[in-house]
Amino acid sequence: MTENSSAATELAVPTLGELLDGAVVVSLPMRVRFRGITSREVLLLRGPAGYGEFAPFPEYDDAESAAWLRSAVEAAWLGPPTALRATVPINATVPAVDAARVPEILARFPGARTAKVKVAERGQALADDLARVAAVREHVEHVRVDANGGWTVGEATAALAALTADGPLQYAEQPCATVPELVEVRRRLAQQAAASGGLPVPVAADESIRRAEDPLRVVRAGGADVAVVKVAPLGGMRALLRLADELSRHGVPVVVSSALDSAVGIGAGLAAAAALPDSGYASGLGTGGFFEADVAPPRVVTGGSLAAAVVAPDPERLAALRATPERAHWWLARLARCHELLRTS
Ligand SMILES: O=C(O)CCC(=O)C1=CC=C[C@@H](O)[C@@H]1C(=O)O
Ligand SMILES: [Mg+2]
Repeated sequence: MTENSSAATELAVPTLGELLDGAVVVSLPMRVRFRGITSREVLLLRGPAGYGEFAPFPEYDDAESAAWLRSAVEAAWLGPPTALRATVPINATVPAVDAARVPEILARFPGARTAKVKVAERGQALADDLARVAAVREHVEHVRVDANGGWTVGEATAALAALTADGPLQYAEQPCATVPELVEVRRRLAQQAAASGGLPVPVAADESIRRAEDPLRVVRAGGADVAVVKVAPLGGMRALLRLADELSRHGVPVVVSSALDSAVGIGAGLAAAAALPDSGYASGLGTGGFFEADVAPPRVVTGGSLAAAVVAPDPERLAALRATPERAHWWLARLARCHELLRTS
């Protein structure tokens, strides 16, 4: 284990009073619907090493959310691990928008050579995905898709055959919901590729890692070629680095991505990505542009990369973005419950 990945295990859990001192809840309006939401609520913590972000999605239970709190505490009480790189290449993220909106979305990621396109959106048809991916291919060299587990095994193999008719896919992220389905999709894709003499579409796991009790299970089972890893759900930057270490022993590269984080959480993602050698895959950390307003000035994408720097929120922005008292109360109660779980675990 490296020095970078061992320190978090020694981090003591602060008291609830320490967490509450400087805690602020904000609601960030979004430019485009993503993950079914149009505003993103985030609780920020302030500690001796900086700021941390506690923002498990509202439907996550306390046990799952406690990992997000561990991550926020690490950022604010311990700070980032040692960086190996100053900048991190990012991918453009294309929500399940109409194909006509693709150029406008891609324009927010200047210089990005990779795009991740959302597919299998509920209420849409494969034709919508085909049109969106075709529109992206006109502008970007490497294209990946993310189905968020929305396909059955049969739908996944059929959709991926159609989506690769006019060009390759870098990978298909979480084509199906469960680990056995991912294993089966990989098997069928390999079979189809062998029959046609081509290469199978690689499969990436996201939810099967982010929401799993054992994030390595999907890889041990043979369900993933690539691992999408996110700082907060994994319990912090150093936990992510530890997992990346184990995954590399299985020959599986990681793609550090955002959990629709504010500028503070993106800072932790960038720090984790910068503490890893370049895997050759762009990171999914360019989602700051989805917000109409953020807690710090927007990061600038230059040549398809972001500087790997953490930021402090701007007090005026925090004041302007404050959540309603009712929502703040809900978040602070959740913080207290998750703190109790961390303290007693
Ligand atoms: O990976 C990216 O390009 C951006 C991050 C991203 O797509 C996501 C962030 C947060 C929640 C998820 O639904 C979504 C994902 O599934 O990867
Ligand atoms: Mg995903």
